[in-house]
Amino acid sequence: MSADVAARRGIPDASVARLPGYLQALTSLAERGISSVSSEELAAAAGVSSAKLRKDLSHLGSYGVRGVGYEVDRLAYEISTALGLTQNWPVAIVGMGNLGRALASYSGFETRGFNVIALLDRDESVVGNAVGDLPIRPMADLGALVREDHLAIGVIATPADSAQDVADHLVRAGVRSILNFAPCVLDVPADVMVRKVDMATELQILAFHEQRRTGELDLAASDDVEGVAL
Ligand SMILES: NC(=O)c1ccc[n+]([C@@H]2O[C@H](COP(=O)([O-])OP(=O)(O)OC[C@H]3O[C@@H](n4cnc5c(N)ncnc54)[C@H](O)[C@@H]3O)[C@@H](O)[C@H]2O)c1
Repeated sequence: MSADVAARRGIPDASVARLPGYLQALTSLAERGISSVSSEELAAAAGVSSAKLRKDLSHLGSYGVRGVGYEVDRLAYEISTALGLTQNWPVAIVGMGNLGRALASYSGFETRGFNVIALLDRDESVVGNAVGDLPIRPMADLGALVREDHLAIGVIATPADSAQDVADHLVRAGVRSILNFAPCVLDVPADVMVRKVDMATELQILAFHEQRRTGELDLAASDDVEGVAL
């Protein structure tokens, strides 16, 4: 799906990973009625350097106009096309516990290219309940969702010890793109793409930098103290 489209166009993975950020920045500029933007402004809005932004966009064949910059709508369309977002992708969330329900309740996916078309769980006591307008369906419905509703992306929001089983189930049903929230590594065929979201990992990276910063501050403070003593 999206990464495939980008890969076929020869866009490096690191650039693909930054495209959603550019698209988000462009969308908010468009909402504010801004029709053109310089590479410096767009780069600042997306939190990257303008050199990196220009390089990333050159992979799409977008170079902007000297002195004018980029047309906001046009660039948003080009990025959406590269990401495969000119159509909405049907998504199913598997695991309707705390996380699954929170994801299912979020209404913002649709404007960003994704329709959550189904919610699934193996627990018979929750199957039949609804989150918003969508009923929770049994896992046995996965095959029909792929065949009839063109389900493209499966989101795994089950405990880690069930995630491989769910991934196998998704793959057997014909799903080729999986977003995994469970803290585990999934074994899937080579043609299946898995992306992992792990808030704890992100927090650990922040903790590392926070610790380093605190260490530097402590060091600076002790230098000051030494300075005073001398
Ligand atoms: N990635 C993140 O940042 C992040 C943040 C919070 C939680 N998590 C992870 O999300 C997952 C879900 O957490 P939670 O608190 O919502 O759990 P939960 O226990 O509240 O819900 C899990 C749900 O998955 C269902 N389930 C279990 N095995 C299944 C299977 N084989 N097929 C279908 N459904 C199945 C259960 O019936 C239950 O409804 C956990 O792996 C947790 O570690 C990740």
